Amino acid sequence: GGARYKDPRQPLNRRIEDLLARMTLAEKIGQMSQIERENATADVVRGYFVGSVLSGGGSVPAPQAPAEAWVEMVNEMQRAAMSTRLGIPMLYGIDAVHGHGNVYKATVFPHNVGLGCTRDPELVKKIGAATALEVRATGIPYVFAPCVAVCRDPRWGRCYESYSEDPRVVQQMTSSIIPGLQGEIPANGRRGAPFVAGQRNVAACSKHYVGDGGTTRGINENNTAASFHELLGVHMPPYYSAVIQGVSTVMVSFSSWNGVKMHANHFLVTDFLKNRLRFRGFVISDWRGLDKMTSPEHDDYITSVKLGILAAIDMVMIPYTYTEFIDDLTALVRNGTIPMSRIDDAVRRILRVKFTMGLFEDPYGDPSLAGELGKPEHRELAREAVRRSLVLLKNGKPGQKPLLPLPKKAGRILVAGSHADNLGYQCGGWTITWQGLGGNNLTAGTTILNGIKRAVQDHGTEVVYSESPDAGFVQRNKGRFDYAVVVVGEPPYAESFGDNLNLTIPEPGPSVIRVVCGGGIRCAVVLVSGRPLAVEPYVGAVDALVAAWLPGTEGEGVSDVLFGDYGFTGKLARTWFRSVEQLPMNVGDARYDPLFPFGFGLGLETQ
Ligand SMILES: OC[C@@H]1[C@@H](O)[C@H](O)[C@@H](O)c2nc(-c3ccccc3)cn21
Repeated sequence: GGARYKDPRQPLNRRIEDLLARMTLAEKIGQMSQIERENATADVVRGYFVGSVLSGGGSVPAPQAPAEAWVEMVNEMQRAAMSTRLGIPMLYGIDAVHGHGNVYKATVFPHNVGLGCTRDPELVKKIGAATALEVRATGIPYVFAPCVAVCRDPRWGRCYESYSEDPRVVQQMTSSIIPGLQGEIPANGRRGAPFVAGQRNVAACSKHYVGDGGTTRGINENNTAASFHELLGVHMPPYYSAVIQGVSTVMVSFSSWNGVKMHANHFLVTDFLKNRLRFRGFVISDWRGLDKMTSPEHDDYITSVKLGILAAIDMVMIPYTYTEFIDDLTALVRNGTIPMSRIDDAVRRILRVKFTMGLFEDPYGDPSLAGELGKPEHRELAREAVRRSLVLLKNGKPGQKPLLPLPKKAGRILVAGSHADNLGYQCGGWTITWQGLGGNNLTAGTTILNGIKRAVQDHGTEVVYSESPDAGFVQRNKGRFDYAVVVVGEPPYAESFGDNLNLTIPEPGPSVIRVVCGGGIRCAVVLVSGRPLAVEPYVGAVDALVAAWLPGTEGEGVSDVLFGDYGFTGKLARTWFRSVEQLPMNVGDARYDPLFPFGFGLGLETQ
């Protein structure tokens, strides 16, 4: 029969060693190369023995491509990989960070900032499982998720990708989402080794190692100044959890620790993660992480390749200059700068993941899973997650009865604000495109406004929607509205585009709050944002204030709770500052004077 490595009954290490022994240097370096799908033709995948392909944010086979088109694209690349001499399957990866956000009509779950407020690990595990099914529906077996950053400063553009400022909350969610995505390690199974249960699960990637959420003033990709003790106490704990849960891969951070780029950090990647924590999966770079080691970028690429590979990155998200990467790494091995033992360690780790997840046995996407994409059960789960993520910050002015839960039976109500009827805004970044979009045509979902309309539709209540009502309108009509719901917040953003030093509510939000809430109509303000914003100036004027974070496609989860079908159970997983001058300010700090403290969240009197 065929070669030993092709026999799934052989012990894992026998398969790895048998295959490794057969591989040429070109085939080994090919396995370490991840390229972007735009340049992944069959000839390139085959000719360079490419081991992995990715979709960058928003990189899709076609606009609004259905699941079938994704499966066909992935399978075409896979056929090329399987046609190589040794037939090593390629691994396709994508950022499914709040559901399969790149894919049209996928279920978009709340971003991590909201999930942290649920404090519900079982819910998060189910979200992982549902996400895995929707990713597999497109023929993809690997996701660059979860982000396990411990965001310590909301000025960071990626703070919404972090479950919490508290490492224990991040650990709790990490320990749930990973078995959700990858499947649970059996009771008698080996913990701490890469694990993927089967073809309805995906390989996961805990990112970005390490300290990505601790940079100075939250400046993305910048420096995290911290003692080793602080790094271990604040930013490292989620990686203990991730390794124990059998995470298959770890992505290195663009950021630096005390001035040393993480992509060149041998002590943290090799000595600590691989040797101390005994991580046995593979370490992957971030996008052009080697190029970005220098300033200017790509300044001395071969040296960056040397430093990155020796630090012990195993797979490089190149993603375009693959010939240069392959040539440079080949030269570095040939001239003895990089020992073959380092290459073999990288390839062993990559093969361990591919064998463990059954990629050799099942290299192709399963078209029968297409129905999993955006299916009702997943949307119901997402709707429940939205409900559980909402945090009630204020309900009723002093001496007045609470405004929430809103009565469904009311003569006429006003819904206002930029985020009331905007599916793209409520999804945030990493949705359909890298940066996210505005409007209601980007994918399938329900806006907060439509959720409100559905909630009151059988109660004879008239809903008047005005995105930005002017003072005159309010004055002329103030006696005619029983109450108003004002939905405002941040537009979508991703990565450095979200870095923000003032954290004010972007206009026209404040104006709409002033005009409506200051105009004599009782108002509930719903804030759609990736993080706490400066709200102190408005709190007094509003009757109720709800943090909705970035809820995703299932906007009915917001109206479910506004109208009391469900109670408010969310608890802040991030300190809500009074002013940005206080930042960074986290639970446990000596100086702690928040507007709303970590763990805060009101319930409904009627709960
Ligand atoms: O999408 C792949 C990875 C993702 O997993 C990482 O979390 C994230 O840091 C990231 N930034 C880019 C990226 C950044 C700038 C331009 C183009 C792409 C690509 N990626």
